[in-house]
Amino acid sequence: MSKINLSPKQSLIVNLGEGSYLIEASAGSGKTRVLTERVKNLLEDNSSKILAITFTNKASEELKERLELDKLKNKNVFVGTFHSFCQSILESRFKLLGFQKMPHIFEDESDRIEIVEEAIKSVPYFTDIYEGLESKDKTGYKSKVLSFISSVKRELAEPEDLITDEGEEHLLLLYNEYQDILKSNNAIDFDDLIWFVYKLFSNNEAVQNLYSKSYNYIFIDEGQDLNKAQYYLLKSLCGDQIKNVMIVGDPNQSIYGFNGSAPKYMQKFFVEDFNAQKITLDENYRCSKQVIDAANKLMQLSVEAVNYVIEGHFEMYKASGEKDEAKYVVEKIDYLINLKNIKCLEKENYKDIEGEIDYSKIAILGRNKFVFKYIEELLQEKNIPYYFKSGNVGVKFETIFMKLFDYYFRIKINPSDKLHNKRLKTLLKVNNFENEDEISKSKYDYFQFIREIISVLTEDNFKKSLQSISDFIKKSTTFNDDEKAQIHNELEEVIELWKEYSFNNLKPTLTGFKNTISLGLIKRDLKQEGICISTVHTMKGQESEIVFLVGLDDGTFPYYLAIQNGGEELSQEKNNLYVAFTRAKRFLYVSYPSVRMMPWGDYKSRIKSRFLTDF
Ligand SMILES: Nc1ncnc2c1ncn2[C@@H]1O[C@H](COP(=O)(O)OP(=O)(O)OP(=O)(O)O)[C@@H](O)[C@H]1O
Repeated sequence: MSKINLSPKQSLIVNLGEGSYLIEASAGSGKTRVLTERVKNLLEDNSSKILAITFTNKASEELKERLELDKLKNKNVFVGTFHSFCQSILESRFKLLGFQKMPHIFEDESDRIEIVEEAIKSVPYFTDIYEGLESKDKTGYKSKVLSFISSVKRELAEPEDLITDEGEEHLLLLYNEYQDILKSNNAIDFDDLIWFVYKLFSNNEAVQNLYSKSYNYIFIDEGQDLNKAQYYLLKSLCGDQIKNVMIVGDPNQSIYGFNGSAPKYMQKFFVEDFNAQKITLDENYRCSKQVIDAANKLMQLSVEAVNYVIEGHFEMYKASGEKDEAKYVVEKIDYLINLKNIKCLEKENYKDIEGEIDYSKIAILGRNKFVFKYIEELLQEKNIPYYFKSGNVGVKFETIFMKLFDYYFRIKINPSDKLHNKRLKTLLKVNNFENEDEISKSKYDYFQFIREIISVLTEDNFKKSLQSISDFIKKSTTFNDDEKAQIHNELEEVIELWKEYSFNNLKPTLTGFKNTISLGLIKRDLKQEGICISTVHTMKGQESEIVFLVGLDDGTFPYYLAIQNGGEELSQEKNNLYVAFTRAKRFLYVSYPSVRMMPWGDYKSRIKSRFLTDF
């Protein structure tokens, strides 16, 4: 195992004795690195049983890689997200929670929306009110119901307790309907995963005991992102048995308040409940001096620029408009790429950037995805390669063929899934998709072929069956070449995912495969070449040599609603900007347009983000 040079403060943390610790540290201070090294050390002792929880699949993949799990003799370690940890428990304990079969995860927001619509329609009184609403208000109403349902689960609350305004009692009824519909589909949503396992631990001492005996060390990365359900899940898992818990986090990077996350769970609750010792790590190993200075100025911090800190560059640009901002970014990119292996950038003493500057070392970040419109157009015009970074999502199919495949596959492995059953009928425009006569009249008569293949699909013939679909597509005269290529790519993706899933699971099952995809736990590494374009939320925990941070006009960053609501919401926007700044290792270019085109076509003048007034 390769050893790295840790700073004295870092190595102190890595070598701490038994007990619970809160490592509160700033961005780029090596929190994840310290956590990894400590886990590595502990694993050298065969009696260590470790649970390491991260917040994103990407972070757990990175942790697994850094731990070189495949080379370890001691395999008593589970690295994953809260959701994957809970899924693994649910897979063997679902009966204790009242399910006859392992429930399926309805991962897509559109699934949740459809269930809410069904819940509304199940009560004639609501249906009348709902149907009378304008389309925009219907969307708003559904979001309100969904957010209420999520809050109940994330806050571990009784639904009644969350009714604050008079006249909101209808939410209780819709909550119950929503849960009943999910259950009748033998399905759960993301929030349920944590909620059910928390309930399992709280109500079943024997199971709680079994799991708390399975680990003697627990680690949580990005602890500022804990919400109530996650924190209490941790607490109930530990019970009286697990005393060695380390949480690493940075309160200034708390940006998921809208999901119920808050730094108080690590800073206050954890410290009190676990009698945890707090250790601060105020160094930065990621960023150049200029980036650290800018981040310190933004947050009024005094993070140390450690001795060997690299040189870099910070620059801010006021563009005349969005097109000018795009031009600025793309011209700068051209300039940097042409410098190639730079020895200096404007100043003589800038060191060489590690290796040659190429597109893969550049990221363009923004508060939301709408700020990239003109930049994307210009990148396309100039043939500059780029890709959009995707978050924690499962696989989405675009072709009708694969949508039909997906729906029917879900129904086959979960016959209770009425939601996708309905979607399948709607897509096929039939009443009964098992009726051959109806299918042959359907526009998509190739569904008959999909049905035959899926009817006999098993874990043993999965790959072969999918390959036979591929052959069918190749020979088919129904599709043009572009459609064939697209279906082929989507099929290949499923085959690759299956290969990975069945390689990693001793007893692969079709249900396990589907749920693993839903959680985004397996994902084919699509070729991501060129410049990375991402929202700040998706880029959290990651870094890039050169960062362009665009759309820093007030109203866009901070977002206008946060300005209206103020308070915690606005301070989370500032944290988000801090996260954005500290993703840059070397060069950080910040820009904003003085004029922005509104969606309805007129132009509005903009001023620089309120967070940048001192810059
Ligand atoms: N002692 C060290 N020597 C050299 N590089 C280090 C050291 N510690 C950390 N790094 C590097 O600094 C960068 C930041 O480390 P890491 O991702 O662990 O920080 P973090 O505190 O988790 O960051 P953030 O919270 O901002 O995502 C990484 O590139 C890491 O390899």
